[in-house]
Amino acid sequence: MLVEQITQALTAVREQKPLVVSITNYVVMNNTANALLAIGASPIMAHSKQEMAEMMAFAGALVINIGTLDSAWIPRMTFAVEQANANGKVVVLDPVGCGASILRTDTSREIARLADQLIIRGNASEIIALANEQAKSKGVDALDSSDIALSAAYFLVKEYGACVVISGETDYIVTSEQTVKLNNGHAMMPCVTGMGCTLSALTAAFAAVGEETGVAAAAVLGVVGEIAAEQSRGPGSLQLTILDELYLLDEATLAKRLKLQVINS
Ligand SMILES: Nc1ncnc2c1ncn2[C@@H]1O[C@H](COP(=O)(O)OP(=O)(O)OP(=O)(O)O)[C@@H](O)[C@H]1O
Ligand SMILES: Cc1ncsc1CCO
Ligand SMILES: [Mg+2]
Repeated sequence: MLVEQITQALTAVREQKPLVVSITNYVVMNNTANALLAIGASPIMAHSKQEMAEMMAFAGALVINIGTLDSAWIPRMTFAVEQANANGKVVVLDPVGCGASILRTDTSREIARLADQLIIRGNASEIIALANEQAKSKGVDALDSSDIALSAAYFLVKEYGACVVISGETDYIVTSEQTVKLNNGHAMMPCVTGMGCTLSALTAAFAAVGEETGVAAAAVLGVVGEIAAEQSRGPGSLQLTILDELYLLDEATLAKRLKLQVINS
Protein backbone atom coordinates (compact mmCIF):
# COMPACT_ATOMS: atom_id res chain seq x y z
CA MET A 1 0.00 0.00 0.00
CA LEU A 2 1.23 3.47 -0.92
CA VAL A 3 0.73 5.05 2.53
CA GLU A 4 2.71 2.23 4.11
CA GLN A 5 5.51 2.62 1.54
CA ILE A 6 5.69 6.32 2.42
CA THR A 7 5.85 5.80 6.18
CA GLN A 8 8.43 3.02 5.77
CA ALA A 9 10.53 5.31 3.58
CA LEU A 10 10.59 7.89 6.40
CA THR A 11 11.93 5.28 8.80
CA ALA A 12 14.46 4.12 6.20
CA VAL A 13 15.86 7.66 5.83
CA ARG A 14 16.29 7.92 9.60
CA GLU A 15 17.96 4.53 9.82
CA GLN A 16 20.23 4.86 6.79
CA LYS A 17 21.04 8.59 7.05
CA PRO A 18 21.86 8.84 3.33
CA LEU A 19 24.36 11.38 2.09
CA VAL A 20 22.77 13.87 -0.29
CA VAL A 21 25.20 15.79 -2.49
CA SER A 22 23.82 19.10 -3.73
CA ILE A 23 24.90 21.60 -6.31
CA THR A 24 22.35 24.17 -5.30
CA ASN A 25 21.66 27.87 -5.17
CA TYR A 26 23.08 30.47 -2.78
CA VAL A 27 19.61 31.38 -1.45
CA VAL A 28 18.72 27.96 -0.04
CA MET A 29 21.97 26.20 0.86
CA ASN A 30 21.37 26.67 4.58
CA ASN A 31 17.62 25.87 4.56
CA THR A 32 18.02 22.69 2.54
CA ALA A 33 20.99 21.45 4.57
CA ASN A 34 18.97 21.97 7.76
CA ALA A 35 15.90 20.24 6.34
CA LEU A 36 18.01 17.21 5.36
CA LEU A 37 19.51 17.04 8.84
CA ALA A 38 16.10 17.42 10.47
CA ILE A 39 14.64 14.47 8.53
CA GLY A 40 17.68 12.36 9.43
CA ALA A 41 19.71 12.54 6.22
CA SER A 42 23.22 13.90 5.77
CA PRO A 43 23.80 16.93 3.51
CA ILE A 44 26.89 18.10 1.69
CA MET A 45 26.98 21.05 -0.68
CA ALA A 46 29.82 20.39 -3.12
CA HIS A 47 30.45 22.47 -6.20
CA SER A 48 33.95 21.55 -7.28
CA LYS A 49 34.68 19.24 -10.20
CA GLN A 50 37.90 18.10 -8.50
CA GLU A 51 36.05 16.25 -5.75
CA MET A 52 32.85 15.18 -7.51
CA ALA A 53 33.96 11.69 -8.57
CA GLU A 54 34.84 10.85 -4.95
CA MET A 55 31.61 12.40 -3.66
CA MET A 56 29.36 10.48 -6.02
CA ALA A 57 31.07 7.19 -5.16
CA PHE A 58 29.65 7.33 -1.63
CA ALA A 59 26.64 9.64 -2.11
CA GLY A 60 23.08 8.37 -1.87
CA ALA A 61 21.74 10.79 -4.49
CA LEU A 62 22.51 14.07 -6.26
CA VAL A 63 20.54 17.34 -6.35
CA ILE A 64 21.06 19.72 -9.25
CA ASN A 65 19.31 23.02 -8.49
CA ILE A 66 19.82 25.80 -11.04
CA GLY A 67 18.49 28.64 -8.85
CA THR A 68 21.53 30.91 -9.06
CA LEU A 69 22.98 29.51 -12.26
CA ASP A 70 25.81 31.06 -14.19
CA SER A 71 27.81 29.65 -17.06
CA ALA A 72 30.72 28.58 -14.79
CA TRP A 73 28.37 26.19 -12.97
CA ILE A 74 27.11 24.31 -16.02
CA PRO A 75 30.17 22.07 -16.66
CA ARG A 76 30.28 21.26 -12.93
CA MET A 77 26.64 20.25 -13.02
CA THR A 78 26.98 18.08 -16.12
CA PHE A 79 30.12 16.45 -14.71
CA ALA A 80 28.31 15.69 -11.44
CA VAL A 81 25.43 14.11 -13.36
CA GLU A 82 27.90 11.96 -15.33
CA GLN A 83 29.42 10.80 -12.04
CA ALA A 84 25.95 10.05 -10.63
CA ASN A 85 25.23 7.99 -13.77
CA ALA A 86 28.52 6.12 -13.45
CA ASN A 87 27.63 5.20 -9.86
CA GLY A 88 23.97 4.35 -10.49
CA LYS A 89 22.65 7.26 -8.39
CA VAL A 90 19.40 9.16 -8.83
CA VAL A 91 19.59 12.81 -9.91
CA VAL A 92 16.93 15.22 -8.66
CA LEU A 93 16.67 18.22 -10.97
CA ASP A 94 15.13 21.42 -9.60
CA PRO A 95 14.73 23.63 -12.70
CA VAL A 96 14.35 26.88 -10.74
CA GLY A 97 13.10 29.68 -12.98
CA CYS A 98 12.95 27.44 -16.07
CA GLY A 99 11.19 29.54 -18.70
CA ALA A 100 12.36 32.83 -17.15
CA SER A 101 15.52 32.83 -19.27
CA ILE A 102 16.97 30.86 -22.18
CA LEU A 103 19.99 29.98 -19.99
CA ARG A 104 17.75 28.33 -17.40
CA THR A 105 15.57 26.53 -19.92
CA ASP A 106 18.46 25.20 -22.02
CA THR A 107 20.47 24.11 -18.98
CA SER A 108 17.48 22.32 -17.42
CA ARG A 109 16.96 20.38 -20.64
CA GLU A 110 20.65 19.52 -20.91
CA ILE A 111 20.69 18.10 -17.36
CA ALA A 112 17.44 16.22 -17.93
CA ARG A 113 18.80 14.64 -21.14
CA LEU A 114 22.02 13.62 -19.42
CA ALA A 115 20.69 11.97 -16.25
CA ASP A 116 20.04 8.21 -16.42
CA GLN A 117 17.84 8.05 -13.32
CA LEU A 118 15.95 11.30 -12.98
CA ILE A 119 13.33 12.94 -10.81
CA ILE A 120 12.25 16.42 -11.92
CA ARG A 121 10.70 18.55 -9.15
CA GLY A 122 9.38 21.96 -10.08
CA ASN A 123 6.44 24.28 -9.72
CA ALA A 124 3.80 24.32 -12.44
CA SER A 125 5.32 27.15 -14.48
CA GLU A 126 8.75 25.48 -14.49
CA ILE A 127 7.36 22.08 -15.53
CA ILE A 128 5.31 23.67 -18.33
CA ALA A 129 8.32 25.64 -19.60
CA LEU A 130 10.61 22.60 -19.45
CA ALA A 131 8.15 20.75 -21.69
CA ASN A 132 8.16 23.67 -24.13
CA GLU A 133 4.58 24.69 -23.44
CA GLN A 134 3.57 28.31 -22.86
CA ALA A 135 4.13 29.04 -19.14
CA LYS A 136 3.24 32.02 -16.98
CA SER A 137 5.93 32.80 -14.43
CA LYS A 138 7.38 35.71 -12.55
CA GLY A 139 11.01 34.80 -11.91
CA VAL A 140 11.08 31.75 -9.65
CA ASP A 141 7.42 31.82 -8.55
CA ALA A 142 4.64 29.91 -10.32
CA LEU A 143 1.68 31.75 -11.83
CA ASP A 144 0.12 28.54 -13.15
CA SER A 145 -1.77 26.03 -11.00
CA SER A 146 -0.35 22.53 -10.81
CA ASP A 147 -3.20 20.73 -12.63
CA ILE A 148 -2.50 22.83 -15.73
CA ALA A 149 1.03 21.35 -15.79
CA LEU A 150 -0.14 17.72 -15.89
CA SER A 151 0.11 17.28 -19.66
CA ALA A 152 3.60 18.79 -19.55
CA ALA A 153 4.55 16.33 -16.80
CA TYR A 154 3.27 13.38 -18.87
CA PHE A 155 5.43 14.63 -21.74
CA LEU A 156 8.53 14.91 -19.51
CA VAL A 157 8.00 11.38 -18.14
CA LYS A 158 8.12 10.04 -21.70
CA GLU A 159 10.79 12.37 -23.07
CA TYR A 160 13.34 11.84 -20.28
CA GLY A 161 12.19 8.59 -18.64
CA ALA A 162 11.79 10.68 -15.50
CA CYS A 163 9.44 10.86 -12.55
CA VAL A 164 7.97 14.34 -12.24
CA VAL A 165 6.76 16.16 -9.13
CA ILE A 166 4.65 19.27 -9.74
CA SER A 167 4.38 21.23 -6.49
CA GLY A 168 1.76 23.80 -5.57
CA GLU A 169 -1.53 23.95 -3.68
CA THR A 170 -2.00 20.39 -4.93
CA ASP A 171 1.12 18.32 -5.59
CA TYR A 172 1.13 15.78 -8.42
CA ILE A 173 3.62 12.94 -8.61
CA VAL A 174 3.68 11.57 -12.14
CA THR A 175 5.41 8.33 -13.13
CA SER A 176 5.02 6.07 -16.16
CA GLU A 177 2.73 3.86 -14.03
CA GLN A 178 0.52 6.26 -12.11
CA THR A 179 -0.26 9.80 -11.05
CA VAL A 180 -0.63 10.59 -7.35
CA LYS A 181 -2.45 13.68 -6.15
CA LEU A 182 -1.53 15.11 -2.74
CA ASN A 183 -3.63 17.73 -1.00
CA ASN A 184 -1.52 18.50 2.04
CA GLY A 185 0.51 21.65 2.63
CA HIS A 186 -0.51 25.20 3.59
CA ALA A 187 -1.01 28.49 1.73
CA MET A 188 1.72 30.11 3.88
CA MET A 189 4.40 27.77 2.49
CA PRO A 190 5.10 29.74 -0.73
CA CYS A 191 5.79 32.80 1.48
CA VAL A 192 9.01 31.10 2.61
CA THR A 193 11.76 31.12 -0.02
CA GLY A 194 13.13 27.77 -1.02
CA MET A 195 10.28 25.57 0.16
CA GLY A 196 10.35 23.93 -3.28
CA CYS A 197 14.12 23.58 -3.08
CA THR A 198 13.62 21.91 0.31
CA LEU A 199 11.17 19.52 -1.33
CA SER A 200 13.77 18.69 -4.00
CA ALA A 201 16.44 18.05 -1.35
CA LEU A 202 14.11 15.76 0.63
CA THR A 203 13.20 14.00 -2.63
CA ALA A 204 16.88 13.09 -3.04
CA ALA A 205 17.08 11.75 0.53
CA PHE A 206 14.13 9.44 -0.15
CA ALA A 207 15.50 8.42 -3.55
CA ALA A 208 18.70 7.38 -1.80
CA VAL A 209 16.76 4.83 0.27
CA GLY A 210 14.90 3.46 -2.76
CA GLU A 211 11.78 5.68 -2.92
CA GLU A 212 12.46 6.91 -6.42
CA THR A 213 9.16 8.60 -7.38
CA GLY A 214 9.18 11.72 -5.17
CA VAL A 215 5.90 10.86 -3.44
CA ALA A 216 7.31 10.34 0.07
CA ALA A 217 9.10 13.70 0.17
CA ALA A 218 6.01 15.56 -1.07
CA ALA A 219 3.87 13.72 1.49
CA VAL A 220 6.25 14.47 4.36
CA LEU A 221 6.75 18.15 3.52
CA GLY A 222 3.02 18.68 2.93
CA VAL A 223 2.06 17.15 6.27
CA VAL A 224 4.85 18.90 8.15
CA GLY A 225 4.00 22.22 6.46
CA GLU A 226 0.41 22.09 7.65
CA ILE A 227 1.33 21.03 11.20
CA ALA A 228 3.91 23.83 11.35
CA ALA A 229 1.51 26.42 9.92
CA GLU A 230 -0.96 25.71 12.75
CA GLN A 231 1.70 26.97 15.19
CA SER A 232 3.20 29.84 13.15
CA ARG A 233 2.23 33.51 13.15
CA GLY A 234 3.92 34.10 9.80
CA PRO A 235 6.59 32.89 7.35
CA GLY A 236 9.55 33.49 9.70
CA SER A 237 8.36 31.12 12.37
CA LEU A 238 6.97 28.76 9.71
CA GLN A 239 10.44 28.28 8.23
CA LEU A 240 11.89 27.27 11.60
CA THR A 241 8.89 25.28 12.80
CA ILE A 242 9.01 23.16 9.64
CA LEU A 243 12.51 22.07 10.69
CA ASP A 244 11.23 21.13 14.15
CA GLU A 245 8.30 19.20 12.71
CA LEU A 246 10.49 17.36 10.19
CA TYR A 247 12.55 16.22 13.16
CA LEU A 248 9.50 15.25 15.24
CA LEU A 249 7.28 13.63 12.57
CA ASP A 250 6.27 10.05 13.33
CA GLU A 251 4.85 7.39 11.02
CA ALA A 252 1.37 7.42 12.64
CA THR A 253 0.90 11.19 12.30
CA LEU A 254 2.12 11.06 8.71
CA ALA A 255 -0.32 8.27 7.81
CA LYS A 256 -3.24 9.94 9.59
CA ARG A 257 -2.76 13.36 7.99
CA LEU A 258 -2.09 12.25 4.40
CA LYS A 259 -4.62 13.44 1.82
CA LEU A 260 -3.58 11.26 -1.07
CA GLN A 261 -5.35 9.97 -4.13
CA VAL A 262 -4.02 7.66 -6.83
CA ILE A 263 -5.12 8.52 -10.35
CA ASN A 264 -4.30 5.76 -12.81
CA SER A 265 -2.81 6.95 -16.07
N1 LIG B 1 -1.05 27.19 -1.92
C1 LIG B 1 -0.46 26.15 -1.32
N2 LIG B 1 -1.17 25.37 -0.46
C2 LIG B 1 -0.59 24.33 0.14
N3 LIG B 1 0.72 23.97 -0.04
C3 LIG B 1 1.46 24.69 -0.88
C4 LIG B 1 0.92 25.82 -1.58
N4 LIG B 1 1.88 26.34 -2.37
C5 LIG B 1 2.98 25.58 -2.19
N5 LIG B 1 2.73 24.59 -1.29
C6 LIG B 1 3.70 23.58 -0.83
O1 LIG B 1 4.96 24.23 -0.68
C7 LIG B 1 6.04 23.39 -1.12
C8 LIG B 1 6.87 24.12 -2.17
O2 LIG B 1 6.12 24.21 -3.35
P1 LIG B 1 6.18 25.45 -4.37
O3 LIG B 1 5.38 25.03 -5.55
O4 LIG B 1 5.82 26.71 -3.68
O5 LIG B 1 7.73 25.42 -4.76
P2 LIG B 1 8.59 26.46 -5.59
O6 LIG B 1 7.73 27.41 -6.35
O7 LIG B 1 9.59 25.69 -6.37
O8 LIG B 1 9.34 27.21 -4.41
P3 LIG B 1 10.83 27.84 -4.33
O9 LIG B 1 11.28 28.13 -5.74
O10 LIG B 1 10.71 29.07 -3.49
O11 LIG B 1 11.71 26.82 -3.71
C9 LIG B 1 5.37 22.09 -1.58
O12 LIG B 1 5.46 21.15 -0.53
C10 LIG B 1 3.93 22.47 -1.85
O13 LIG B 1 3.05 21.42 -1.63
C1 LIG C 1 14.56 33.62 -4.80
C2 LIG C 1 15.50 32.78 -5.54
N1 LIG C 1 16.23 33.27 -6.58
C3 LIG C 1 17.02 32.39 -7.12
S1 LIG C 1 16.94 30.86 -6.41
C4 LIG C 1 15.79 31.41 -5.29
C5 LIG C 1 15.24 30.55 -4.22
C6 LIG C 1 13.92 29.96 -4.55
O1 LIG C 1 13.95 29.10 -5.61
MG1 LIG D 1 11.37 26.42 -7.05
